[in-house]
Amino acid sequence: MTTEQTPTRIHVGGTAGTDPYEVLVGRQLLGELPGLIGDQAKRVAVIHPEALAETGEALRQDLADQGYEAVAIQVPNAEEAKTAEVAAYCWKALGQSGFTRSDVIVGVGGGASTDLAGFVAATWLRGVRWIAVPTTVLGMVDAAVGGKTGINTAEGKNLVGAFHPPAGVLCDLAALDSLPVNDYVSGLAEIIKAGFIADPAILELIEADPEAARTPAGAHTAELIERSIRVKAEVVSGDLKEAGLREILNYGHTLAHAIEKNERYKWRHGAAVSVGMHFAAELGRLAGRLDDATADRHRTVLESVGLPLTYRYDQWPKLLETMKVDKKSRGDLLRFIVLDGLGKPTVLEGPDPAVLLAAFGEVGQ
Ligand SMILES: NC(=O)c1ccc[n+]([C@@H]2O[C@H](COP(=O)([O-])OP(=O)(O)OC[C@H]3O[C@@H](n4cnc5c(N)ncnc54)[C@H](O)[C@@H]3O)[C@@H](O)[C@H]2O)c1
Ligand SMILES: O=C(O)C(=O)C[C@@H](O)[C@H](O)[C@H](O)COP(=O)(O)O
Ligand SMILES: [Zn+2]
Repeated sequence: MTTEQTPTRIHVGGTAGTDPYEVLVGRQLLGELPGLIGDQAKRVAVIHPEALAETGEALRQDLADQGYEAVAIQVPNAEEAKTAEVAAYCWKALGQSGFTRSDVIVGVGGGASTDLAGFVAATWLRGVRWIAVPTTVLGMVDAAVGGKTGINTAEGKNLVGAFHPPAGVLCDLAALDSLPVNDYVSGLAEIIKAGFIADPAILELIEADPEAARTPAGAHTAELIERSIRVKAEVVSGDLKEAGLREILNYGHTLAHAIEKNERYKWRHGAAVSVGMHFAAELGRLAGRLDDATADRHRTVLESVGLPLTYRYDQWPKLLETMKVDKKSRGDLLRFIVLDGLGKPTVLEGPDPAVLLAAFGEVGQ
């Protein structure tokens, strides 16, 4: 467990020819940055969202004081950063500062910012090193770990991207103090996901005091974050490129991504994942895989922290069309992650359309 002085270090194995790296969880971790940047780099680009303008500039100044040619690249907040136009803006800034293959990108911010920064790193000169400094719960427990980088298109969520793991991830828990409560709670959806697919102790910690789980001052904040990172680290260490096992991290995401597209990316990802997990639980139940108690537990735990469970019923035809191009689909075959029981994720292939509709009937309003 992390203390004020000693950060927790979680190892992520290198697979598919990539290097291993560590996720650090603690406080005042920025002293770790130069070691991660390494002595080959002359230039560092700090990509940060508008909301973190001061942090981005302070980091740039700090790196400049240490002798790097440091530039800050400010991008829009949230999903507005995950576009081809914003990626092109970043490429332009890198080109204008003479960024070479030995230089390093630091992505600071929530999952949207680090997804974009990682994508820019993956594509610039066909790949430069990058470091993730997640500043949201969701970024720390999920987005910054595992090397999935990307942007959205009008046709769907994360449709353009690359697997490009960071050289390191620095989770400074102090960053969470300024996070609006809705964004904090949105991140709990991915923590709860980790609980259902792999680590039920997470659910017990939240159920013991859901109000405390909603704030960074909660007694179990560090433990919830670290447990979730360990779930993600273990999965991606075995299957970086989602050949199989990694698909379990997509629990709830088939419907979630369709909702996000339907809302033109104005919904927070975690809120959509919450509705998506409720749907996946009902699908698992109706497909005869999941017991009633575990399916019902989805509703109670998600609702207890203030996450949404429902979505507009009349949108089903559009959502179904979007789900057909989910990355887990193969040809015309729709594939969902469901649970065979608590902590037992599995793939449900080509469910009966009537069962899908019935599951959505439990979610739609
Ligand atoms: N790559 C992956 O494996 C992976 C995993 C999960 C989610 N994601 C992606 O992550 C994104 C969602 O990330 P998110 O929930 O962190 O949202 P976000 O990145 O949109 O951040 C939410 C808002 O909080 C602001 N913000 C960030 N840190 C702050 C802080 N410390 N104080 C105040 N404001 C702050 C942001 O600028 C933004 O306006 C989605 O695009 C999702 O697809 C990626
Ligand atoms: O890391 C993964 O793999 C995940 O599926 C984690 C998800 O929480 C995350 O939202 C991811 O970006 C979804 O990936 P996608 O491939 O379905 O776009
Ligand atoms: Zn997600």
